[in-house]
Amino acid sequence: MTNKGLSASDLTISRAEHVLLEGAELELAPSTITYLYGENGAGKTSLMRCLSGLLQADSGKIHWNGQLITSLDSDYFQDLIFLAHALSMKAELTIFENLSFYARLRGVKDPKPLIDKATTELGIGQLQNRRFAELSAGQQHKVALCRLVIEPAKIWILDEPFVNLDKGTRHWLAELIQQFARQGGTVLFTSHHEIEELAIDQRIGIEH
Ligand SMILES: Nc1ncnc2c1ncn2[C@@H]1O[C@H](COP(=O)(O)OP(=O)(O)OP(=O)(O)O)[C@@H](O)[C@H]1O
Repeated sequence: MTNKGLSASDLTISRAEHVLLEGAELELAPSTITYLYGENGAGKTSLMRCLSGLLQADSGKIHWNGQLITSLDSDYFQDLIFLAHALSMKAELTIFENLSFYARLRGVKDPKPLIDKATTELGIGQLQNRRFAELSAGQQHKVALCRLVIEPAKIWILDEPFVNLDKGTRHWLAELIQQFARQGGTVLFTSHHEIEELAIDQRIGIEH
């Protein structure tokens, strides 16, 4: 069956009685990269959390591949990687243990070759046995990015994935995103500035 992508209709989201989005319509097709922009506090993260099924919208419907995400339960989470600001890693576990955990959740039986590949490409291969808490902020961010290489998925929702990356890593991530989209993946990402390395198919702005 052809993947129909992610869509939202008549979506209204408010936080603390402040309406962030009202009756929004959204179409994120497979093989496309969508750039979500807006000022601080506009509601980008809130929208991403709703689209990831982590935050309840006030009203509206969100469909993944033609089905309501609320009816898909864990099937949707098997297709989705949501990379949030909070990197969702266990501070006391090593890089290898954290990434193995995520890989195994997705049914990757032998994650070591993929973990080796991703960490080597990002220059943190020699730190695999270092506890996450002992890494610099940039190294921690790179560990989270490794998930994109290690876990099979069909949709990536990425909250400021390019923030504070050095030039080499920015190129690496832009190429990875383009490759994922070329292979049929759906991508939504936020950033406070345009990423010149990335060919963007759709731009969505949220206003205050
Ligand atoms: N857990 C929460 N409870 C109540 N209000 C919240 C919560 N999280 C965010 N908000 C409010 O919702 C609004 C939108 O926040 P959100 O994080 O979605 O914006 P954003 O566009 O991602 O901002 P930034 O660019 O600064 O990350 C803000 O006014 C914020 O104060």
